[in-house]
Amino acid sequence: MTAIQLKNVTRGYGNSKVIENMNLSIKCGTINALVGSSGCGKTTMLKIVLGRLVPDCGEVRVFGLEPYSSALTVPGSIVGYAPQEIALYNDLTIGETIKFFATVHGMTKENYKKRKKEMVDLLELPPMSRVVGTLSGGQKRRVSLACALVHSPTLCVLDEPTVGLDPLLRASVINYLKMISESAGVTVLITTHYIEEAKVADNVFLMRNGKILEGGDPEDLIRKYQCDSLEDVFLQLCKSDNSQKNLLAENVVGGNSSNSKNIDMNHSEEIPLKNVNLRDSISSENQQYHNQETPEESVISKSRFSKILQTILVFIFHSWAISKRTLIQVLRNRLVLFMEIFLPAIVATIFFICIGGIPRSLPFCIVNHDLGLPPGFTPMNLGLEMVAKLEQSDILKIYYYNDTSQAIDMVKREKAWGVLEIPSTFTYASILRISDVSNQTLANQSKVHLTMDYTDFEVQAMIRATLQNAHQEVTGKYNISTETIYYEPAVYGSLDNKFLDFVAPGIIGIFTYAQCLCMVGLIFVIEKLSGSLDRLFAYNVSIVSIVLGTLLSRIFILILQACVLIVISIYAFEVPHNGSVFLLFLIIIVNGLAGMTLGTFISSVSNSESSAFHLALGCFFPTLFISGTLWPIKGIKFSWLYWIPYLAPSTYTTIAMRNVSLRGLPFSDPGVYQPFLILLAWVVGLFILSVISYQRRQRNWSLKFSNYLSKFNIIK
Ligand SMILES: Nc1ncnc2c1ncn2[C@@H]1O[C@H](COP(=O)(O)OP(=O)(O)OP(=O)(O)O)[C@@H](O)[C@H]1O
Repeated sequence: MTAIQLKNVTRGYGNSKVIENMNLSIKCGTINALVGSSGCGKTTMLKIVLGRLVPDCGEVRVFGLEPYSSALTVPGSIVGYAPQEIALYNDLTIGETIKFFATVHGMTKENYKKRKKEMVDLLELPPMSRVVGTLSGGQKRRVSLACALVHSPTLCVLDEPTVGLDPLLRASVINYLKMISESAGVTVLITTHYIEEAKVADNVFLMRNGKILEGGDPEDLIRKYQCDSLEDVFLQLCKSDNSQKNLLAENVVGGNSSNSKNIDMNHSEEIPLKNVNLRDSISSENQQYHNQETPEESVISKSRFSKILQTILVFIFHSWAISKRTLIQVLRNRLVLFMEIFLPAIVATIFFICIGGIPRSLPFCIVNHDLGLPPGFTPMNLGLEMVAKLEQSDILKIYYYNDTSQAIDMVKREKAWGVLEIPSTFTYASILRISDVSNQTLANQSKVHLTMDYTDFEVQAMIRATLQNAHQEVTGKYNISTETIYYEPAVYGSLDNKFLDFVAPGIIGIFTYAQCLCMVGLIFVIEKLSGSLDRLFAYNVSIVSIVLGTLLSRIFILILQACVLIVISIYAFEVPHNGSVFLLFLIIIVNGLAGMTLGTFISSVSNSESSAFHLALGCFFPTLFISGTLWPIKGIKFSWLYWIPYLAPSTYTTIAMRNVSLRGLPFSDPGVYQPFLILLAWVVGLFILSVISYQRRQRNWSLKFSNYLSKFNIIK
């Protein structure tokens, strides 16, 4: 019975072909070793068998079925996959790691315990309580193997499983694989650099430059090529391959390409690609095991469950396992957990302390020439009164000068922000204006003169407001008021609203959004690059359950984050909040979810941590500036760009939070429920996009997209 069959399979990355026209047939219950130099395409071939890579052309059958065509073959619990990378979770203990994979495969408690003991004995695993991150390379490799074998798979696909193992352990792993292939009919496909190790395999496939030069029983090959060892056979085949290539090249150069003969020495036994019954190919013991253990099979055997129900159950089961695992990871690292919960609140605290406060003791010069009212009138000097008012303000630190040019010199030397010159006629002209408002000369004589350094917008606005207030208070006292607007009670907010009140709601949202975006993006990129995702995909754990499981566990942190943030901002820093605190909490949660799903999407299109980092930054900073958080949207320079902010989820967070916090609107108000629902739609949309992007990656679309971006040095 054929376990794996490849027919004319070709696969490349970008423009370079890695596997070329490969034909291969592997029988059930055999050990097969792919041997070849580094970069010859062994891992690529394994990924094709597992359905992780789709061939550019040719056909792949595993137990007679195309990968992903059925829950009974690959990917699924039928496979035991150990990727070349260690692909483990550094924060988990060995016990938790093996248990996680046992849970993914739906193993019963008893069977898990039995198999775990077998794995400990076989692989001489360190104590189960050891944290994976603290293990040596060889120990990690052994744990990785235990994870691949714990569920007694029918097809073991092991990418360089013996790297880093001592010779004794290597021999015992190979013996174990031999034992399970003989006694339980397990098919084993391994890649190895150790050519001697391949000798114990039933079949060895000697690979070079994406082609199988020769394949078959090692002893038969040694005999066939009349060599002393398999290594010599390989050398001979490589030389022959080289001379074939040279001949071909000469023929091409000599314009004799039509005579070039086919140098493919592939194992091209023609076997019809028909579907075979998987159950026939699995030994009875294994079949029994799988009936007990895999969620897919156990549900199928109970025919009362429909296929949809089965999929949902497996999905829930996987999501739960992943959620549990992620939560353990989160709780294990106390410092990271602390930072995750408190970071947005810490950043908010720093923000509230440093931003929006009223500046104090700004150096300011006054040149008061006011002579007051002439003799004969009631003694009065408005200039002195105004200076006294300014003295009372914390904002200014006043320096007195008699000479205006000396005072201005202070501003030029950056020792003061401005100079207020009060003319000698200030009081007299101001009083006379009460009865002669239209007199232009009196108007000019009653004006104070301000000379300033206007470079700091906030400072100059603050000084002007302080002067204005002092002027109005003094003149208002004598009914010389220049106020023309009567301020009725506010509809929303108050005249005292400060810059901080305007930015605070959006800022609270932005911090959570950024933290969730970066953290989840990083988690997924690390899992992707470490091969952990590949391992899960090989077991048919869908990306939907992986993303959902991860998000579910992270909601726990998000809730704590939101609570701390609300307490800090509303109760500690008294940021104005006139609406429902629960509504604010809900908006922060959905906003955090938007960050998480965007992080997931970014991870799906990133091929390295640095590309994910740059994409995350590239999403965050524009969002900060365009979302209307720091500046009104209508303040954007070009009115034809007003629609841009509405492309960012954070804009809706800011709108909704401002409407709840500053205006105190309820959920039923369109100003709250509309942005809230749009934010929710963003979460769902980004979730779907991430899932599609990860699935497309299997078809290598996003890789092409990344390659395209890297061409323009956008990502490396
Ligand atoms: N994602 C990828 N994008 C571009 N090129 C890739 C990618 N993965 C592998 N390659 C290239 O394909 C070729 C074959 O890689 P593969 O990992 O299959 O080799 P291998 O035989 O398993 O090597 P090793 O024994 O070192 O693991 C290599 O040249 C590698 O650089």
